[in-house]
Amino acid sequence: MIETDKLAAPRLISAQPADRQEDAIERALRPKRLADYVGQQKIREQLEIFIQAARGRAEALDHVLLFGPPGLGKTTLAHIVAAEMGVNLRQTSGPVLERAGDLAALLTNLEPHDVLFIDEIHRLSPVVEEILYPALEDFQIDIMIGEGPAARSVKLDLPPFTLVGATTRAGMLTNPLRDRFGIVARLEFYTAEELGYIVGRSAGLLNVDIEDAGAFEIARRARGTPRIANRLLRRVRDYAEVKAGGRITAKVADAALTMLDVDHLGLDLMDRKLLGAMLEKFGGGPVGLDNLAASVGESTDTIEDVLEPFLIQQGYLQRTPRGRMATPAIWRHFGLTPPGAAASGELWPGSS
Ligand SMILES: Nc1ncnc2c1ncn2[C@@H]1O[C@H](COP(=O)(O)OP(=O)(O)OP(=O)(O)O)[C@@H](O)[C@H]1O
Ligand SMILES: [Mg+2]
Repeated sequence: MIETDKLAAPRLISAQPADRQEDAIERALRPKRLADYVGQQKIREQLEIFIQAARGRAEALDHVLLFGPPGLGKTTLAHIVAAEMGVNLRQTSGPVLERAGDLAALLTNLEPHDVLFIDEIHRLSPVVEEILYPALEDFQIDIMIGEGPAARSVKLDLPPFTLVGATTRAGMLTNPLRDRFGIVARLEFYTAEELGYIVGRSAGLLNVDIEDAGAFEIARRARGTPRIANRLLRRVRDYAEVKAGGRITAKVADAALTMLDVDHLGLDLMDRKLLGAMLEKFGGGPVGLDNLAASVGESTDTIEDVLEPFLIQQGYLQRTPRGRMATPAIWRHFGLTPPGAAASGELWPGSS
């Protein structure tokens, strides 16, 4: 009943960037200023105030931690922070910084008030993290000069700077690191309205002929994620050009997305495979993460970081102490009757 045999192609609605070409397109579509950044209203309001205050005092902005699922706009926001502060942004990532010296070199080359952006900050090695603590707190680092018995440690002063850290996994940050961020912002999935606006804006930049209803159809099937919305827009544009004279209406968008196997809830083959396994092999759960991962041939990381957050936020899947469980909504989406629903009328066994 649930098709899972077409999974060889790269996942259309993966929240990760697909390749370098997509990377380039993303950069072109990336809003440059806070005023162009759609959604995330709370974060935007807070940053606006903190940035204005820091600028008023001619100080570096406090360190900022951005966390949330892939494709929601963390990198975009880091660049915007630098632009609004009127400073340079240096970019690196946790896994790239292997040795203490790598980070020291970056830090000592910063100009006052610059933004250092560390992506995947939960993957910093412990030695690098050690260097970072005094740098964040006192704008100082200890470096070793010389080797062997002649080696000595020297304290270096750094210019005041702002660290912007991004992670999909706030839970994997060590406490001492997390405590050093003055501003902590959790990015939320976007509403269909917000994504509709983003699709419309991107269509304008890409010169795509689209009706509001067409933009909305793409938006509501984009898993609450701007990266996916922009990707679906480009695929639907292809379809419209070949099959519909280039204009994206709601009908054209629906036909294109159906052809691309993105269903009305925005679930793709991978989601359906995961949920299908839960329902068919595990009777809706509870099932442990490891079991579930093995049964669909995915890593537990992919399930936790990429697939689950949206499914949980939408109320299709629950994390319980005994494991993952499918909700009645998703049984019905697959045209099945949730166990016990008819008999007891209980919303969900064990949900209380
Ligand atoms: N608030 C927004 N308004 C408009 N477009 C956005 C917004 N947020 C993100 N985008 C678009 O989505 C794309 C992906 O965003 P971004 O690269 O910042 O995500 P990310 O959170 O850094 O993802 P990852 O976790 O994979 O690094 C961007 O190219 C941008 O075009
Ligand atoms: Mg990013």
